[in-house]
Amino acid sequence: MLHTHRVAVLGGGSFGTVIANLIATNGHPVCLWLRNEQRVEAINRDHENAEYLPGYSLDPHLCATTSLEQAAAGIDILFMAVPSASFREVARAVASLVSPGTLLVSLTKGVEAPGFYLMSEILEQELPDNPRAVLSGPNLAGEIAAGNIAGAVVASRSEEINGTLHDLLHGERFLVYGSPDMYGVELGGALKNVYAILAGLGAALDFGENTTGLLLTRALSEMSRFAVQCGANPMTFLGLAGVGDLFVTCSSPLSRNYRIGQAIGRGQPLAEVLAGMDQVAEGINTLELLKAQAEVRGVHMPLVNGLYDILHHSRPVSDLFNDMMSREQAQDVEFVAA
Ligand SMILES: NC(=O)C1=CN([C@@H]2O[C@H](COP(=O)(O)OP(=O)(O)OC[C@H]3O[C@@H](n4cnc5c(N)ncnc54)[C@H](O)[C@@H]3O)[C@@H](O)[C@H]2O)C=CC1
Ligand SMILES: O=C(CO)COP(=O)(O)O
Repeated sequence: MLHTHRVAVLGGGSFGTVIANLIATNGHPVCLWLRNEQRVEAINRDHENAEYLPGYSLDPHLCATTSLEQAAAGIDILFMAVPSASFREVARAVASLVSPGTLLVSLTKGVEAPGFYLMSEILEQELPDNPRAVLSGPNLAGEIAAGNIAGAVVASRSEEINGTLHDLLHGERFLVYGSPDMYGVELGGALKNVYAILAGLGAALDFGENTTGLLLTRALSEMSRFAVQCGANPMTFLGLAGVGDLFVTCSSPLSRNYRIGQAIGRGQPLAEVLAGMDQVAEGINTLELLKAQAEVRGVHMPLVNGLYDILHHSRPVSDLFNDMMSREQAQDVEFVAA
């Protein structure tokens, strides 16, 4: 190991815990911040976050605390792993506790309303002097905890930062790639949650593999069309944060967004499904914001509009396919080099 970093991870849910543990396993001292006193005691005593990841052993380099001051003291890298709805509040609370050199990394895959801000933009607004990066990709926390090999992409405007994060996180079972397109990587992670709901719905309704293939490909097209409008590079969507994460969350019941879609496909009302969730699923909120933002920006997103109508206006699922072809740009691949 070249250099030992001091790291804090804010948010002790499933993903914050897994990322904190990967870093600790690589030999860096990590402080995991969460609000629940009993859970902190249990993590420090049993080296397990039994609420979220039962049976997953945590490295002794990882300690937990409820004190934000203690978590932030003397760190050079800070990861944010709280849901998007709490992101600004937590960023604001930690802003006066970190030095301007501390690297901030968002793990959160969501969008803030109003303003359609991504998490890196919130970091820029709340801690303007600090360097920023994001991590995204096909990273179901439960699978990483089970020891399955996974890959992620770290994105920032600096190759040096990407290299630092690579060295911090990379291991035999966690492969880390880099990208300069922070905004595109972040958008990929946030937008795919919406299509995971649609895929879960399709699975419950036995759409079949051809239909699933169609929807996944059109989802990718729609995502990148939107992202290009926001200034991202469409090629980023061929990478781990695009195709990789879309494929995973659109095929696995381990994805909470996919499970929401499955439940709705089986006839459960949306409000009842949401009331039964004890973990965050960002897609429902993102769907609403994305639909509004696509209208403002004039981006054609038939899957987003169709899913919104199915969930909120009880429209029949068959309408989705009619809408896809009624006004669709008929081009299969839109961003082909001339
Ligand atoms: N679980 C997964 O497989 C992955 C999740 N993500 C993303 O990571 C983010 C966090 O997700 P998870 O860890 O899975 O969620 P989770 O539901 O497992 O945990 C979220 C944690 O944040 C805490 N929290 C909520 N509001 C807070 C606040 N105001 N202050 C402090 N803590 C607060 C909750 O108590 C909970 O412990 C989400 O944006 C998600 O999309 C990204 C990749 C994989
Ligand atoms: O982003 C994820 C995997 O990459 C997790 O997806 P869910 O939030 O739908 O569980």
